[in-house]
Amino acid sequence: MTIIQFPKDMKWGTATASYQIEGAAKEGGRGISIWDTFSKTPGKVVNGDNGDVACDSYHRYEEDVEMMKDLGIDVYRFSVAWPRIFPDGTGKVNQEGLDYYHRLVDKLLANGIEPMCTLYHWDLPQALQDKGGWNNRETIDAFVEYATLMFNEFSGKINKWLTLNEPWCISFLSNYIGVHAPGNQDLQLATQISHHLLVAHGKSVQKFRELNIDGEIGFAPNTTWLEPFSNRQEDIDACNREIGWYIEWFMDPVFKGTYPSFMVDWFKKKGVELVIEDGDMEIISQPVDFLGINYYTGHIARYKENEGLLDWELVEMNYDRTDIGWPIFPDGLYNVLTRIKESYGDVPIYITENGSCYNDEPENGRVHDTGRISYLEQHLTALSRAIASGVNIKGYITWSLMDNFEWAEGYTMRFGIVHVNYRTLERTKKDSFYWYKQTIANNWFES
Ligand SMILES: CCOCCOc1ccc(-c2cn(C[C@@H]3NC[C@@H](O)[C@H]3O)nn2)cc1
Repeated sequence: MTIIQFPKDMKWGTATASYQIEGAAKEGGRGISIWDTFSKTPGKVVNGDNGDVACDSYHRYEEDVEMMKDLGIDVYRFSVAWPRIFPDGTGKVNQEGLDYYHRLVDKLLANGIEPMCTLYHWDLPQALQDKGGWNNRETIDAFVEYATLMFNEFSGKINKWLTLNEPWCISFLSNYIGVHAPGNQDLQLATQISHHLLVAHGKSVQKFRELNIDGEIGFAPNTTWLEPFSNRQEDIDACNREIGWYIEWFMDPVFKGTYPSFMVDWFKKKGVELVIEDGDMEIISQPVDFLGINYYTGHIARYKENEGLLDWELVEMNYDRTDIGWPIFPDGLYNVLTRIKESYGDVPIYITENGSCYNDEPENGRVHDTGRISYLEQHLTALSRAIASGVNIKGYITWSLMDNFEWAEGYTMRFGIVHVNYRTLERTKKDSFYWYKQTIANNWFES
């Protein structure tokens, strides 16, 4: 057996997001979001599930924080529902919305848990979508108005901020692939949206600095890894295009002030003309204090001419998979992190999402999610390798604290270390909860 030990200042946490756990969709003055609209559009979400009730954390947040206290975490990553603060996206502020997040943050602080706030985790006010959403540059200004209000309101209580969660999902998954809200399928639109998102990120970081807010700010791109099937250059290049779509497309502008030319050229071949206004790249490349990295899975792939957007195909190998079908690929986490260090230097990194889908149900009051424990062991081992290789890892935040609304999969896919009975809303700590609790207490685990 091997002891996997972590640095003494390692921070441990759990993550959730507003639309996925809060419920109370028509309470507390909340406005409509694009996910309310999308989830109620027939065929978009499995079983027609939606976030009207979810885990009812809007009402049960105290119980949830008490579970986190028992878990012994240092940091809780949650997101704020923009439509709770600005029901119409801009203009009139909803005090009941602010009051809810004050109650949550005060409960966290009273229990010695640091709040890490994601400003945008996909629940755009529908009122803004009705005016073009992220394709309309006015939404950038609306986001800065919302961020400014939150910075001023919670300065001194919240010291870790993330502007955007997974801009690749917000832009390409939601506006090119189209499986998430608002469900467009237009590469030009999606690519322009990815640019507007980065401008919104940069402008809100600029505002954070101007207001001289105490604390740190970053953003949380999602990543993936494709291992070339062979050492043929065409396979290597194909994998680098997919990885570049997730990593360099979003991180080069922030850390280098330019888009990666190999991706710009590829998108140009696909007919994309990115409209960049004077000053945009300077705004985008505002220095951040830390980087959030979300990683779930990787694949083996090879070049295939005219296949999909980036000319590659999966090579199905007999790897183990989680219940959502994603391969268990821990080396991908190591490869992503070392690639980021090589490209962008010593930027402090929190793993802001890593976790697995296992749909085990309670038996006699216990949930024996052995698969999730194995996934955590493998990925924390990969993380310890990255740390040993000099990657500046500040913390690990697992997705998710509890089972919740998994977007287009609805409630059929469970990512929590706490089981949720969606009929009774009863929470049941899974075996992985107790494993993670012990790992946090020790700051090591035996693999
Ligand atoms: C039909 C073609 O499909 C192409 C890929 O489709 C997807 C779908 C989903 C994801 C996905 C889901 N998650 C987990 C979430 N991260 C944020 C948090 O809210 C979690 O719920 N990460 N990535 C990626 C790709």
